[in-house]
Amino acid sequence: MNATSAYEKELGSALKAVRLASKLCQRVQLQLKDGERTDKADDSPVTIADYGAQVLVAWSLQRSLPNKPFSMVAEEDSADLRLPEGAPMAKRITAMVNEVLAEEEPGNKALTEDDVLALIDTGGSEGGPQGQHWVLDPIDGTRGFVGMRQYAVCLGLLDGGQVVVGVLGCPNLPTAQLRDEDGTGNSAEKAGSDGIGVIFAAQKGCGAFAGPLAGDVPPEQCLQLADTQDFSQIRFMESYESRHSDFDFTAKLATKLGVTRPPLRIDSQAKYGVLARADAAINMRFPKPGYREKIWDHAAGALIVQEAGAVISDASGAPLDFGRGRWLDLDRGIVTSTPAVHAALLQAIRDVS
Ligand SMILES: Nc1ncnc2c1ncn2[C@@H]1O[C@H](COP(=O)(O)O)[C@@H](OP(=O)(O)O)[C@H]1O
Ligand SMILES: [Mg+2]
Ligand SMILES: [Mg+2]
Ligand SMILES: [Mg+2]
Repeated sequence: MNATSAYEKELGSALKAVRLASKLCQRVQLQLKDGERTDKADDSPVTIADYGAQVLVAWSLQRSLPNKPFSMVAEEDSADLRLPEGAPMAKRITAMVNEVLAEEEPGNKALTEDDVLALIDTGGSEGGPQGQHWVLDPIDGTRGFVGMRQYAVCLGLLDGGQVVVGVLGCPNLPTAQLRDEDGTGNSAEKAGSDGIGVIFAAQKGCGAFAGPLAGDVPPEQCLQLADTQDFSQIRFMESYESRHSDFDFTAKLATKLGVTRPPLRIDSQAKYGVLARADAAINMRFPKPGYREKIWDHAAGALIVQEAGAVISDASGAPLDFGRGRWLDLDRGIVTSTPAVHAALLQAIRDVS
């Protein structure tokens, strides 16, 4: 094995796990009923698909890498499902997971509810700067998922505090470039049809790739950034959700830079994939002061954009450190762009602040 393919096996396992979990998400999104989502203590939504996807990723990774110690930093835990009022949801998750496994992985024993809860809780690792840890956001953009917009199944691998593998499954993302008028990327009802559903992947030092989410072919389209430095042509991205980022501030930055095209607002780390394939050149995120970013919201996407050649940093220009545990400690926000415009972006932040 040479240095450039050091994580080949892990990448293959991650692709398989993300594809399996994406199947469950697609199925649930088209039939989401009341009672299949709930609000967590921080007021954010979680659905049976968030939990189900976490179960399937943990199950799949453990099965394909049986001889490796398994550590995973993941968003969800089973605490609410173990409460009496969580029982119906736990039952639905178990049924849904088994339905997908029976179809996609026939010949395996059905999982019990205890198996399912235990698999969810394999995501409780603290991560950190030593050793290998998977980093999972089973559904990033749950609000987009519930709203029939974009979402992504996001899986990264940390080794020694660095992201070395990143995979994003984007079931609702068109394979063709997004146009200005595709702001919401609203194609949930077309998921799985021709031209909808993208998987992005990167291995540190080996470039970034994209391909169809359906099937099992490794993504082969090598990604390259938009190469324009002309701000009148450049498009920037931000969250679909104004509660997740300060749109007034990003509008001021855009004006300062001379960006005139409307922002592309889409949910989830699909934004990183879209930047890596040159649909847009800038991604900006400025949460409310006091909000702490989590590593699973950025790890996989950060590697994919960087392997495509982009620069990602906090608002002061410092790189993101994924080896500090479950959270990222950073200055104000996260800005990602082509190298040519990153310095101008940081200058604009200083000027407008
Ligand atoms: N007040 C807030 N400010 C910034 N980010 C927030 C937030 N509340 C939730 N988020 C994060 O924003 C993520 C979605 O990103 P985006 O805005 O790009 O779609 C959520 O991921 P989940 O959907 O996995 O919970 C959540 O972690
Ligand atoms: Mg969430
Ligand atoms: Mg998330
Ligand atoms: Mg999530």
